[in-house]
Amino acid sequence: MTEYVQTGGIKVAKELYDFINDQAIPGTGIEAQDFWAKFDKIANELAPKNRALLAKRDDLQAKIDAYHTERAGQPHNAAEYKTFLQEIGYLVPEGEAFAATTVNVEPEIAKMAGPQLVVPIMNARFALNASNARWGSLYDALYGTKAISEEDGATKGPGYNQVRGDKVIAYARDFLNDAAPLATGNHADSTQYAIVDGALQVTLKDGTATGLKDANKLLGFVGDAAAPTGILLQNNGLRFELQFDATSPIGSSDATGMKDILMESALTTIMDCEDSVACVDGEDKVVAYGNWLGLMKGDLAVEVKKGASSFTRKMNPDREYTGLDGETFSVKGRSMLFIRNVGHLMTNPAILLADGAEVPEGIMDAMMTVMIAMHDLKGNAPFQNSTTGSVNIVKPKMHGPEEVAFANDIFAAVEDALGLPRFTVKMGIMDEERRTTVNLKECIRAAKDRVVFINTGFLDRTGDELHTSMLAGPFVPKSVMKQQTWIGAYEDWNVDTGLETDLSGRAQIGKGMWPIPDEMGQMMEQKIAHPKSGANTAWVPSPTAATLHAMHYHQVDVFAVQEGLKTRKHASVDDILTIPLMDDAAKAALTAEQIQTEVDNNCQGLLGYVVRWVDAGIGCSKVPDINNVGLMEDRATLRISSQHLTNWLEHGVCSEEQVKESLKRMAAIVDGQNANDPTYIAMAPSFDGIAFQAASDLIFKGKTQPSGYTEPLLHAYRLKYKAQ
Ligand SMILES: CC(=O)SCCNC(=O)CCNC(=O)[C@H](O)C(C)(C)COP(=O)(O)OP(=O)(O)OC[C@H]1O[C@@H](n2cnc3c(N)ncnc32)[C@H](O)[C@@H]1OP(=O)(O)O
Ligand SMILES: O=CC(=O)O
Ligand SMILES: [Mg+2]
Repeated sequence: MTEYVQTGGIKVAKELYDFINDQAIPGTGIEAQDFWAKFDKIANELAPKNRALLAKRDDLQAKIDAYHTERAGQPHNAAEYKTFLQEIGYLVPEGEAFAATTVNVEPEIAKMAGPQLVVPIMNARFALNASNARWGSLYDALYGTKAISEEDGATKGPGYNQVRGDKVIAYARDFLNDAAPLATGNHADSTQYAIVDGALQVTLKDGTATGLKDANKLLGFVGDAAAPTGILLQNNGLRFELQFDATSPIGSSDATGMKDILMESALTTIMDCEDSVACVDGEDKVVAYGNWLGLMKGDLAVEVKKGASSFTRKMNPDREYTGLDGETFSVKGRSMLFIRNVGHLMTNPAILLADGAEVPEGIMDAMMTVMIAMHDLKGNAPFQNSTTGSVNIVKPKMHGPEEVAFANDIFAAVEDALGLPRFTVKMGIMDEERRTTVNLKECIRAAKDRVVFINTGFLDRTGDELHTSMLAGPFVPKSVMKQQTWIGAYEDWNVDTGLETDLSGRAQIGKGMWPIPDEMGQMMEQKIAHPKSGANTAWVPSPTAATLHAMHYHQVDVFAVQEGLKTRKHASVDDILTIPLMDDAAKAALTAEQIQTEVDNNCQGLLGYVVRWVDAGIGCSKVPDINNVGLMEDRATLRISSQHLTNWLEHGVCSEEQVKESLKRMAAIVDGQNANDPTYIAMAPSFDGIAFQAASDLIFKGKTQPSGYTEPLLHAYRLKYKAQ
């Protein structure tokens, strides 16, 4: 049973109350009683509005469901459908042209282009690693992943393989030739790097000395100018450091002593309180807020054990260099941290309002995470996160402009409560719900003084596509969803609308996650499409992926691409509204085997994720699909697999018995995959555990889940598990 403390008109779970009063508030200049009194007022005043917005979602969905039910069996009439969406207020009129006016935006957000890492905030070890992922070893990222093939004897291990090492070095020298070409010759032929008269001098193996084709690419160095241990270069605004140590294992076999290239990698990181965590009550919120506090105070530390050795992981300091004028300067050693609050849907028993209802979790997140970030704003930490006096919040899962305006109101109320200047709190708008996509311009307008990013969260967006049109007909298989008209139009529309509202140079226009963490070779081939499409950032699942994806921003000058795109024809809302259904012929053409494979694949991913969420409180997992490819699974990918199964059941593509049989068969496989975890509770052969029940409900009760979200059931079952 949760023990609550009554303060004013609210009851706060004691562990949260104590954490806020004893750990979070001291040093912010805020007085605890005043903090709770103000929170009491904000939460009790804003909660009814929050509920009304959720009721509007339900009302619109009911109207859309009725529309499709009435027209069952009839051909889809796109023009009539669009008019209907306008009439019910789903698609709102677009106002006149405007430009976003956000000021005090971090340089990493406004002026630079590079990877964005996302990390579950409840995992301190990962969170610290993410903070430090601003800089990453190119040699390690290439050697340790499929970015370089194992062909021709270049296998990974065990031990150091010279053939693979040579491939890594050749790849890195090619990178240097592209990103920092020499006036003459090739970096592969270099024998020495030195700084002479404020310029880079590279000696080649034929004895000639050359320099950079563009001298401005050199920023500084570390150590002796004649024999530096580090040389800092830049390309497209992203930096990288050549590192030398002729006594190191790698440097000793390199003619120049080069041991690595340290790449500026995750310019920004999203500390995630949302899709990637299992955070269901006061106890969990203390873990999430506690890690955020450690990051904002700069004192977060964890003991990391690797094999027989262990070390303390802490936040990295800034990096110091000697400039070309002889003066020292530093560059940021850590990623600029956003915090992703939850959306407007969920409530949390961590705090109970005056009427006994659970607090809307988004309102709680806003107040707590901004107050905690005041340690950064006040300079309480040895390290600075924001250099512009801002708190950068990512706000997910909003449906349309009214909900963005509501988030704007929450942030303004929090600023007032905490005595912060208006627009201290910045907003990243996740474009991941259909009603936000189709009204994106008006959504941006609703936060035009705060917006610092728009991002195509295509995973939730796909889930919302499925749920919104659940009754319209059977959806295409998941595997071909990316080729459908709506999704290409959605991606382009997001960039076009960002450019139209003047986000270039002011805010990030971002693209979604690479959800196959081990397939770095494929990522290197495919994810260059993001900067090429005009996105100045895109999500990666790990620090290594950030280092590799950084290479793409060296290849593409995103701000130049954005300039070019400003004049293209704006993507069309009609295309976005094209529902990705199978027609009768496509449905008939599906073989029994294709259907079974789709069902099995969805069931396996779903079970593999849910069992760890419910039983172990792990909100983001790498789960093998039926082809044994590890996929990043989170609440958004779960939304897709569960809603897809619900849709196929609804339209008779598969049967209830088939899904139940698949769930049982896949549960046994998932049990096998977790066999090495001593704490794991097997689902087979009884199939009566909480996690299995949760997985079944997500599918069989999928039609009635709000917007198809997975959180309500996940939270309920996790709370049940914790109560045992
Ligand atoms: C739809 C959406 O909302 S997408 C956004 C939500 N998704 C995410 O945030 C994905 C975050 N990524 C992750 O959680 C993980 O990378 C997973 C679950 C996908 C894979 O995790 P694992 O199987 O443990 O990864 P793996 O074993 O390959 O690597 C672990 C190492 O990489 C590091 N690592 C992996 N992911 C991250 C990350 N996101 N941030 C920081 N470090 C990370 C770990 O710290 C660990 O290194 P360490 O031993 O030195 O501490
Ligand atoms: O949050 C991201 C998504 O794709 O969903
Ligand atoms: Mg999402």
